[in-house]
Amino acid sequence: MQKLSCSGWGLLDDENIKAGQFIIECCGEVISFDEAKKGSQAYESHDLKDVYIISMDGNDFIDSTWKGSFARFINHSCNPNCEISKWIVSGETKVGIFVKQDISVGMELTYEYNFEWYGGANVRCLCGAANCSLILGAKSRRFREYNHVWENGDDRYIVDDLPVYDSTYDESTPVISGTSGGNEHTKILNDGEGSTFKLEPTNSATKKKSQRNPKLKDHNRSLGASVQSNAY
Ligand SMILES: C[S@@+](CC[C@H](N)C(=O)[O-])C[C@H]1O[C@@H](n2cnc3c(N)ncnc32)[C@H](O)[C@@H]1O
Repeated sequence: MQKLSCSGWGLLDDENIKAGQFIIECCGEVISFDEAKKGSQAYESHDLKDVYIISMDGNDFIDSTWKGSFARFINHSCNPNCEISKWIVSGETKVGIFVKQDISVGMELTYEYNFEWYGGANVRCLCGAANCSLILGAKSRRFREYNHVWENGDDRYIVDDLPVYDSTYDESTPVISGTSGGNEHTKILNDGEGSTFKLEPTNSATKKKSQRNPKLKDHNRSLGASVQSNAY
């Protein structure tokens, strides 16, 4: 995992990977459309502008904002080297990231966020691809219906005004900062197996735990997505 200049944290490949290979499962809290909508609005109203809610089929969503796998650090590209896909394991539908083309060590892993939920805000895409659609999730099914464009006061990720990261939080790798101008910090609590983690706000101008959407905080869902079919 590495902090990148413009899109926050990203996931880099640490071995040569062949096209078609499975990389990682997308995990998080499985929530409904209503919960995703409320959760996204709550995150946004608390200035948490990096959103980690994936829309599976418009009805089921995986929210990896606070709990999930390292898949939640994979950034979007309009010309990605990975793809997101669903598959059935023992009757349960899972969501994973697969490599589209051979990748060598050190390359950033990316996939298209066309199925992501962005909670009401349009986020400027900084992938730099020639075919860039300029806004994350622009092709997603619910994009036009539920998203709005940030206008006045939206200084997020403007090239001249990149998010400021507090170096205090760089001293150990298990600490990441959010991208809301450096005032949202979260700490990775690894599960000991290195595959999943839990995020918790740390101090500074961080939002308190009690400020999170209580509905999302309190409901007790397990890791791993259970969704159906293969069509997003
Ligand atoms: C699933 S997270 C990816 C990890 C994130 N970069 C981080 O620092 O935690 C998705 C968020 O990353 C940012 N992001 C990912 N890809 C991006 C891109 N191509 N351009 C701008 N922001 C991007 C957006 O804020 C998005 O809501």
